[in-house]
Amino acid sequence: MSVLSPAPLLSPDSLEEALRSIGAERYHHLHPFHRALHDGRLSRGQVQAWALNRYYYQSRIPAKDASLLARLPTAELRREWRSRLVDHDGDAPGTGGVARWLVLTDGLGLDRDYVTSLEGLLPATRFSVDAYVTFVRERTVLEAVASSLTELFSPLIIGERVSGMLRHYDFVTQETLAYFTPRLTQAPKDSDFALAYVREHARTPEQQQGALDALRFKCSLLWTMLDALDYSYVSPGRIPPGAFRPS
Ligand SMILES: O=C(O)c1cc(C(=O)O)c2c(n1)C(=O)C(=O)c1cc(C(=O)O)[nH]c1-2
Repeated sequence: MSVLSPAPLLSPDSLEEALRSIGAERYHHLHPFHRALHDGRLSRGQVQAWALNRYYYQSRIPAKDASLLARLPTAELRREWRSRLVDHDGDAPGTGGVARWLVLTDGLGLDRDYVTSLEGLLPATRFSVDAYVTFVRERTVLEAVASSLTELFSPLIIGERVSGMLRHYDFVTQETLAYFTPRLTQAPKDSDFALAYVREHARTPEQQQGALDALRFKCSLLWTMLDALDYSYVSPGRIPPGAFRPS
């Protein structure tokens, strides 16, 4: 939006269209590292680096959802949002999305204690994920909910990823990628709710721009994480000190 002309008030349908076009232009399905991952152009060590770094994202998602849950004003909203905590943390040890992500890192041959120690993370992964948790904690509830709307676009990329990785990598199995199967139903349920919330609660031009900016912010941080993987693991000799080194 130009700084010279004030933003117009959009209808809920136009707002949704603007949100969807941000995803079409900026979501991480377009990133060269994802294209390489899904097309089978990465080595096992590069796939390990992706899974190890992405573990930090997965592990902080419940923390960001818990901070948002605490600020939601009604039982109805909190009931809806708390299902995300169960999806990620499970309701018993060894269940939930974070535990399933560790099945993926196990399947790729990474040591679990090393993954969960976070010692091998890229600096940019840490900063990006922490920026997401801080954003959700500090911005309005509307902006926080809007920042989760990248999930509108994740089923598409998950479908491409699972079929591409199974086809191209002999070190990847259906069991290793089991993390993604429940996401295909969880993500649409979560993003339908978040989208309905944003359509209803973004009632002024400023609130609508805040929601659009929150989604742009989220696309940027997902993009940054892949930039860092691309820079560090695709060109030789660029792994930062202390970060994971494929053997
Ligand atoms: O595989 C992916 O590309 C992808 C993307 C995203 C996303 O768009 O943020 C999420 C996930 N996966 C995911 O598994 C997940 O649990 C998740 C939670 C959230 C969120 O912002 O609350 N995004 C995502």
